[in-house]
Amino acid sequence: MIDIKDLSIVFGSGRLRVEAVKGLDFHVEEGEAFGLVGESGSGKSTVLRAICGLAPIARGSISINGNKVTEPRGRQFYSTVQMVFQDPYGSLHPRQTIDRILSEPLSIHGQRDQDLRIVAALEEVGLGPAYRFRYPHQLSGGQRQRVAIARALILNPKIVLLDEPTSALDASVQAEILNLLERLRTERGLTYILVSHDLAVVTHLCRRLLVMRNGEMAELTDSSTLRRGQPASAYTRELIRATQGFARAKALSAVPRRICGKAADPLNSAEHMHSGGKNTRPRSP
Ligand SMILES: Nc1ncnc2c1ncn2[C@@H]1O[C@H](COP(=O)(O)OP(=O)(O)OP(=O)(O)O)[C@@H](O)[C@H]1O
Repeated sequence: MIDIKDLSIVFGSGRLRVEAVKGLDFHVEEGEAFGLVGESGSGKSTVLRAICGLAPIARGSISINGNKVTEPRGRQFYSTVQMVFQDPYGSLHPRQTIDRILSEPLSIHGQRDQDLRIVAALEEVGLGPAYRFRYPHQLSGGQRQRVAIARALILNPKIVLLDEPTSALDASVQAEILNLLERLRTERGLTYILVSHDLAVVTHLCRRLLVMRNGEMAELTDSSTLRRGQPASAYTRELIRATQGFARAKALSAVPRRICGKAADPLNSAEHMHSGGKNTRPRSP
């Protein structure tokens, strides 16, 4: 479904020139959750941004369903591909209600039945209608990320690009969001590319993954190989040691998947209990 060929991405010029991605090749099958991992600065987020048209492609190509993407990306592209960002505090407009945040993409794409779709989108991510007219600062971090996921899904995209979607969240909330993402992928047949520096998070969601180093592919591998601690490259073995990702992998997989169920009531969820029943992350708009 996604084909990346000989992709190079360059920022700046002269002494400020940075070749963030160098001749990268990979493909992602329809319905697959594919992981991009690597140390900080290895170029993971830049790949996602390039797919969305937010980073300049110096060489190579990106194809979606066999069609090479062109500049600028049009509405058709964004109704197929959506992105969820790392920071649920920064990615939602602080002065807009959740209702406004969710209605905006529908209005831009001229969609009808906005009321019904907003309520359904909130329900799908485990938030009841009571959340609809709140502001982002009135939600917990996990609830905000649920809203960001609802916004990404409200146009019924086929592909969702996830850039560190859980790294700003506490461990128990991370597991809930990962389980929610996994359920949505299965139910909707979505295709994901998940970027994370956390091997525990990537192996929780993805079967195949690409390890990046200095903008290049270090290794194409899979989760079970990593769990067995048998990656081919010394770099990946070092990455496992450095991140100690697999101590946490056990903790994540121990969290019951029921929490993310469709009927889940976040007010009774571990996330809410974790927050002591309050909105623990208020932040002034
Ligand atoms: N807009 C930009 N202008 C100049 N350099 C950039 C820009 N965006 C990214 N870079 C550089 O490109 C390289 C790759 O950055 P990128 O954010 O893709 O790394 P990453 O693997 O996602 O790291 P992290 O996990 O820390 O987010 C880095 O050296 C970074 O400084």
